[in-house]
Amino acid sequence: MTPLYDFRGVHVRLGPAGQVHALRGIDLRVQPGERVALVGSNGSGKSTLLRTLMGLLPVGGVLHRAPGVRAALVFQRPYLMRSSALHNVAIALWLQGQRWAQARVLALQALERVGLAAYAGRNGRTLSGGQQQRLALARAWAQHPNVWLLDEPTASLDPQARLEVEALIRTFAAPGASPAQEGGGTLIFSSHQLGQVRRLASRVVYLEAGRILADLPVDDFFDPDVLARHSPQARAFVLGETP
Ligand SMILES: Nc1ncnc2c1ncn2[C@@H]1O[C@H](COP(=O)(O)OP(=O)(O)OP(=O)(O)O)[C@@H](O)[C@H]1O
Repeated sequence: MTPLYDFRGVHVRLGPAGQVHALRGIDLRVQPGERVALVGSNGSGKSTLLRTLMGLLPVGGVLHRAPGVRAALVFQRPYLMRSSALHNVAIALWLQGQRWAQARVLALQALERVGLAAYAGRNGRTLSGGQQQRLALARAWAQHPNVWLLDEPTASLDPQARLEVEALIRTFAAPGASPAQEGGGTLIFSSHQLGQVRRLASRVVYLEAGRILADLPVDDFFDPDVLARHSPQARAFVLGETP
């Protein structure tokens, strides 16, 4: 199978003078249908890797992206305009060339999809954190991505809202969830919640200081003996994080 992403020795430098070496030689292949969790401590490079996958940063190294990739990136605190939930979705579609009337119809469908139809007229910025995250997911879903790049999608949500958003993410990433997905959606997300990683991921990539130190199927990642053989640092991270 042709990978969606094939990164070899990818480097990213950030800051005005490129003084922050945020990614240091990333080798990563992602196949269609995978559900990849990016884990690691603050500043390890997870967000930078997601932005690199989205094509938002200048990079060094070899970076192949399959021609059919339609990626959507959703941030932890999504940017919402000070206008209705419906407008927040419709404008994104209009900017992509949809006629306004059609954009509004599709936006309403997307809000229905995430359970926010009743809030279509509400100012997006006055919605709760969980509702705002669902609105951001609706805006992305309306554009029919086949790759979901999610940066700590439930970081600031209470347990109930977190589970609701997780359920949505699961259905979005499922095979055939959108017309653009064909074989199945692909999910790449960062998270500090290891329970969520277990629930959503099929594979876990552990980053430290801009490097990948472990890249394992989820069951192996959470097996202390297997993980210790691959990366003592990753094992220490998991033990430190487990309540
Ligand atoms: N715009 C920027 N300019 C300079 N340095 C940056 C910029 N954005 C991030 N960095 C630095 O790049 C490194 C990687 O940051 P990144 O946000 O990718 O980490 P992260 O793993 O997502 O962290 P967190 O878990 O806190 O979200 C850090 O040292 C960070 O301080």
